[in-house]
Amino acid sequence: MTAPLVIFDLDGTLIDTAPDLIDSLNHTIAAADLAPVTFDDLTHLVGQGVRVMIRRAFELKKTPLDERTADRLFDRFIEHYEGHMPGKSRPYTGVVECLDRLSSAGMRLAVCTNKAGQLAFPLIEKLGLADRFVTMTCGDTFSVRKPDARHILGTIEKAGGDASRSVMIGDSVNDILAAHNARIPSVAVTFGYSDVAVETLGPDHVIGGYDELTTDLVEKLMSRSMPIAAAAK
Ligand SMILES: O=C(O)COP(=O)(O)O
Ligand SMILES: [Mg+2]
Repeated sequence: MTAPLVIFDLDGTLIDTAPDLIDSLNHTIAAADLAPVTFDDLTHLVGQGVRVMIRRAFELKKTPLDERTADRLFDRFIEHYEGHMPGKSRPYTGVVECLDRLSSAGMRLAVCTNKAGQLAFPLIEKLGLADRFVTMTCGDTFSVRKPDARHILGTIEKAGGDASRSVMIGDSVNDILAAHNARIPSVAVTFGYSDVAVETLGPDHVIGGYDELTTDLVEKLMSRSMPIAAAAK
């Protein structure tokens, strides 16, 4: 049987990147005289990559944004974020132990993030996590991204996994919806950047900490997913 594949979202799930996203975003929008955003604002802005985050910040501040300025500000964000990585970003409590536990049980691990590859790869590298994942796909790996099912299905294919033996762990609507669209079970974490209570997103399970992400839970969720995945074929 194919080894189980546990697919993690990055921002707000594996790594607490919010302080650096906020710093770089505020540095970026200050160039257009916009007032700084807060953590609560970020939960509405993050999830679809840097370009969308900047656009949403302008919408939040009720300020128009033309394409040329958007391009310039995108470059400004990337330069600032790349220049400070890993900054204050750290894996959430229990992440490393959890990855150890799942790997030791023969499970394979992957990352499926909407963050641009240019930022996501060096970030997990600098945090010493890169070797733990068989693959990482980013917001610009395919022509589509979460919540499109093809982002998850493409990740599973690259990892040599099987949709009926895969589980998605995430913090936002994009993750839970993408898992639903790909017909794989999902686990929502409560400590990430969702702007609504994750229970309302319809995940198969909710965890408040990584000690709750056990091999038993993964196995249980996968066994439940099989009839759905089989029916989809
Ligand atoms: O950076 C983003 O906007 C989203 O990243 P995530 O998919 O890892 O949460
Ligand atoms: Mg996330």
